[in-house]
Amino acid sequence: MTAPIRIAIAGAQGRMGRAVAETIAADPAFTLVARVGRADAEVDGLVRIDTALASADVIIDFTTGRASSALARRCAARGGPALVIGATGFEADDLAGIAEAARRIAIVRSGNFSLGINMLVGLVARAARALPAAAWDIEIAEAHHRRKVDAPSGTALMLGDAAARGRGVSLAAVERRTRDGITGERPTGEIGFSVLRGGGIVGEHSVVFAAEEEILTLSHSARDRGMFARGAAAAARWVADRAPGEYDMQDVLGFAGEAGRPAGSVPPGAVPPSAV
Ligand SMILES: NC(=O)C1=CN([C@@H]2O[C@H](COP(=O)(O)OP(=O)(O)OC[C@H]3O[C@@H](n4cnc5c(N)ncnc54)[C@H](OP(=O)(O)O)[C@@H]3O)[C@@H](O)[C@H]2O)C=CC1
Ligand SMILES: O=C(O)C1=N[C@H](C(=O)O)C[C@H](O)C1
Repeated sequence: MTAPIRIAIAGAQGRMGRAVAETIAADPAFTLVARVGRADAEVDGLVRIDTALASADVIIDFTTGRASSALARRCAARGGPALVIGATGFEADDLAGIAEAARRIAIVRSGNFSLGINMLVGLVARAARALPAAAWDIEIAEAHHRRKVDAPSGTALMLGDAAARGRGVSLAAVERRTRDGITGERPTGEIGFSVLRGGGIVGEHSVVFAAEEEILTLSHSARDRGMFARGAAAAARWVADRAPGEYDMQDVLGFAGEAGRPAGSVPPGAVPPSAV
């Protein structure tokens, strides 16, 4: 029998931190060794980050983009533990910090750990590849609860990236994050984002392919945070003994090839979808 994987949670007092704790506690493959709060203090069953770093095989992080990047650098500086990053809302320098850290430790980062969204990523890339940009406009819409602090959502950006990849362009070159006032006509090839915030919406995402005479909509609706937590736990199991590198949920599930990523980028040992 193999020893349980030792998990620490960063952002433990948040919505996702609590959902992950429940998932980990219910699965004998894991043992929850540390919960870390924002104050980095030993109160309410929380421990300091240094204690968590010393005792865990994997840290699951649901804090903020900025805090995750700092944590990744800290893990890398001591050569571990591995990291699962679920936080969203990254600036370019946060992402650069994570990429640098992934030279020394294994990191799975995904804006969405659900099976459905990770399947949708491949479907979007495929549709974007097949439907010519000259006739088909791509728009991505997302809706979340009133407490969400970043926009567009990490998932919307993943879907935008998949659409851009399907079209063989970079998202940065074609994205339109806001429209207001006299915007002019929609440029061909643009990928637009729209955002709604309200109430307790867990997470709604749609990718609309709009032509003159028909509209194709691919959408996903999240009903409970438990499935994000189960996906993060599956990622933790997958990454625990992985070589250094930056991976995502497409790698964990073995979906990367379908999402149109370069051949050879799929590491072996994918988690079967039935495990998520
Ligand atoms: N990848 C995925 O599948 C999913 C990703 N998310 C993402 O996960 C993140 C967390 O979401 P959610 O749990 O709903 O948010 P919450 O605000 O409920 O939780 C975030 C937690 O992180 C803590 N925190 C904030 N800043 C820091 C910091 N600088 N250092 C340490 N801890 C910090 C917060 O503390 P305090 O309360 O004191 O502010 C809070 O406890 C978001 O970025 C969200 O978009 C959410 C769902 C699924
Ligand atoms: O903040 C949230 O709640 C969520 N955030 C993630 C995102 O930004 O896409 C994933 C999910 O949609 C819920």
